[in-house]
Amino acid sequence: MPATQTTVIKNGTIVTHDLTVRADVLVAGGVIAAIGPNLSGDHVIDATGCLIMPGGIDPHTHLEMPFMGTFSADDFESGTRAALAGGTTMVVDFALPDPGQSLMDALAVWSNKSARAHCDYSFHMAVTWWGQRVFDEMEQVAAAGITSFKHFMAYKGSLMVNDDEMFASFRRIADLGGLAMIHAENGDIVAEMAAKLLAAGTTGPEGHAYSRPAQVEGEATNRAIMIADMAGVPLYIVHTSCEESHEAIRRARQAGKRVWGEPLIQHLVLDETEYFHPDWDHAARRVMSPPFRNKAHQDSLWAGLAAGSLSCVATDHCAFTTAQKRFGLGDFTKIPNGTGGLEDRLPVLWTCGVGTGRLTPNEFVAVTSTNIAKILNCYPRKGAVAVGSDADLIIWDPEAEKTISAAGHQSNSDFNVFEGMKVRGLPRYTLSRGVVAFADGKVTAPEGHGAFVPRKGTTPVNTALQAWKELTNPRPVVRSGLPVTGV
Ligand SMILES: NC(=O)NCCC(=O)O
Ligand SMILES: [Zn+2]
Ligand SMILES: [Zn+2]
Repeated sequence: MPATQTTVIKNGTIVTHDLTVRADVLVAGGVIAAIGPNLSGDHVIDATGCLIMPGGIDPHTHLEMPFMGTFSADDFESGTRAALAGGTTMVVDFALPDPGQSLMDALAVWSNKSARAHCDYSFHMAVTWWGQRVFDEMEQVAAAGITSFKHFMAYKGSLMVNDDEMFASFRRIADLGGLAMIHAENGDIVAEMAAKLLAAGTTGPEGHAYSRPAQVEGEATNRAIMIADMAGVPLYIVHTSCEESHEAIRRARQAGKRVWGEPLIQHLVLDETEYFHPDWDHAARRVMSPPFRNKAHQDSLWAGLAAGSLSCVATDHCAFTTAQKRFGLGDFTKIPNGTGGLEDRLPVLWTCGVGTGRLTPNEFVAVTSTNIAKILNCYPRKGAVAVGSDADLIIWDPEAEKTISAAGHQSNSDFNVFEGMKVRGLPRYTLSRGVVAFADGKVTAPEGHGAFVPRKGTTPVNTALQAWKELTNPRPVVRSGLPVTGV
């Protein structure tokens, strides 16, 4: 379709994070040009029976990630194809410097990989080591539009950073007006427990779950919140999987701290019994960190999404093949950590959330798109159905059904952790900047269509937090005179 031509979406109901309204949507030049009744355009998309929602934003993916001696199986080509097929129009991936590597070099590597993307993308920068060079380069990274910095409190010996390094990094992020992010698990305890389990003969995937109980996540979450508070920086906790971590986030938010929690769709619907499956492959395919939890933890996460104490639903898409998972035969610590979900996040959340009454359609939009765009400072360009916003839209058929299977999915992985799940609610069309990117079960946006979305730092939340920290800073007591000694 020539760039000058317009498209109108007719007969649908617009659902945003805060309203539900019947109206047409006119798209011109890749953005939303008008919203209202009886609009006309060069092309018509019929949304009869459908909802028109902002495209999903996945704030947490690992495409072609070098990890645990291999690379995650989906790259930006297959990963973003999966995203569009599931109604996600933007992914945010992690640039991951090797310890000692320049941040800008890592960014160049990720920019190169992302050239194949079918949908829009942005990056977070991982802080995997600390030194003057990292401190200096963080400013350049932020100037390049990457204002969120991730720290791993786990993966001892590879990605993990210590508290003093985190504190130094958090203070730097505060000065840059950015967002600190955390993988919260106590890596020292995990490493000790894993070694003990292996020595005692627990070598299978269940050892992965035993070595990473909820307490180690809760402790690390509390620690990260304290460090962020001392540094005066907003904090985003990735893959919040348990009540202990959720409780810490809830308490921090109640105390006025700027903290957000991100459950994954996997943790919301899959539980720890998967690790006790008699088939080694079945269990190993589900190894990820943190591991799946029990029903009580799942209830806590669902409640947090409804109550607003948890803000976003992500995937942490880090897919591996069965052959890769088998690197850990005989030693669960060598099973590559990670699972996929990019294509399934929205249909599964709609089915298990909206379909059960645990979420409203508006809350669904908030946690899959709008809240994420706001926290990551790309709203309302992304995450909105509003005049001037990018026309990243899903035409969502709430009655459409399918059974999830690796046989038909877009991912390069040979399995799907949601295999056999029947979902109701699927995208009929996905639009990326006005281009029909998914229709009739096929991804139609070409490879390379995706564009980088730069994000500025210094959100209103940063500004408010800085002002409050300045006001409440410790100050010396001004005394009129000192006591005279020796009297
Ligand atoms: N989550 C996981 O197991 N793999 C991806 C890397 C990470 O986010 O920790
Ligand atoms: Zn992680
Ligand atoms: Zn991750």
